[in-house]
Amino acid sequence: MIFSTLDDLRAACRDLPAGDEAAAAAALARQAVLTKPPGSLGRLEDLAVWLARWQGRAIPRLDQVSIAVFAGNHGIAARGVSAFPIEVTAQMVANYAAGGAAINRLAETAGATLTVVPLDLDRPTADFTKAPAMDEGEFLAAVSAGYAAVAPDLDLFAVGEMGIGNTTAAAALCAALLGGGAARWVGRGSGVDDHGLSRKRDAVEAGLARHGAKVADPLAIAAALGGRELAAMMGATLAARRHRIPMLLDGYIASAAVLPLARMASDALAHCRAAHCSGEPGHKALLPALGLVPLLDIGMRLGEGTGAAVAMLLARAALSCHAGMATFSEAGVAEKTC
Ligand SMILES: Cc1cc2ncn([C@H]3O[C@H](COP(=O)(O)O)[C@@H](O)[C@H]3O)c2cc1C
Ligand SMILES: O=C(O)c1cccnc1
Repeated sequence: MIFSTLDDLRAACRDLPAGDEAAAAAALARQAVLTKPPGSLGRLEDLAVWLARWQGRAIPRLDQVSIAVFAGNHGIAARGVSAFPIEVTAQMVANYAAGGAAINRLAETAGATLTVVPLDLDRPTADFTKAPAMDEGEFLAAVSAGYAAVAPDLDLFAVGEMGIGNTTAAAALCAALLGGGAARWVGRGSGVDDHGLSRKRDAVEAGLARHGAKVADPLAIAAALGGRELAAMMGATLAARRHRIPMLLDGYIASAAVLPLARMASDALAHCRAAHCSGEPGHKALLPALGLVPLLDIGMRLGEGTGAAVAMLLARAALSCHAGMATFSEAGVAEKTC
């Protein structure tokens, strides 16, 4: 879908399709008769039922699993908010093509296809302390690119990102939409020192001072403080919801990217599970605001969709039990008596 106007995008956020409650109920009923004490597989049981609900299959499948990584460059990076130079974004895109990045290895391990979408890397967004990061046309083009990257028939999907400076954009979005000031949302990202950290806080405060008045309009805030890869992740998440594809959210940046979407429609993330809680401290505060409980908390703080790829292994474990275990009657095992 191509969004030509903000109103087109707003319209796509309305009347979102619900999950398939009959498939979810059938999956839940199956979980109750598999040869284990009820609930003993913990969140693996929830994962199986969630896959069933959004795939519309009592016994879901994980044949078409996909990760889309969006890459964008940020004008704010010129303010010394990252430990790495802006050239690293394009260099990492080349690394993805060569197969040498963490996400290449983890996507392969998870049995997921990897698509990388670079978004105008030679045209960084504007420095948000001086102007909106993107004008309306740039923002809508990025959201549309994200939407278009999602095939409608996937069994499981995740987004990831690459963009030097994007933890600053993520922190600014969170601070604008959730409050609490820069200190609550700014962390070290890819590893800035104390001076970098204070430049990062200053940048976020300056962005809030310049654009904070737009806070009533989540899309205006996303355009003013976000980035192309964040806008694309939002578009892809909306597409997954409209196609009823279950989706795993990656780390801090992916989660911040969908915050404006959650503001547009309170149940917009119903098809999502949070793959993990990032080591970036703002993520711990952001996930409850999105109504999400992370599956993993193992100190990952890379982005690229890597946390989501690891959580896909949990989804595969959940499905293996759900589809392959014997029931009490099949195995001749006596059921619970009290
Ligand atoms: C080599 C390298 C690979 C990465 N892969 C993901 N990120 C992560 O770090 C960046 C955000 O951190 P900051 O806001 O501090 O720039 C993003 O590109 C994110 O995906 C990387 C960063 C680097 C340096
Ligand atoms: O949580 C993330 O996604 C993250 C954290 C730090 C740096 N890059 C990504």
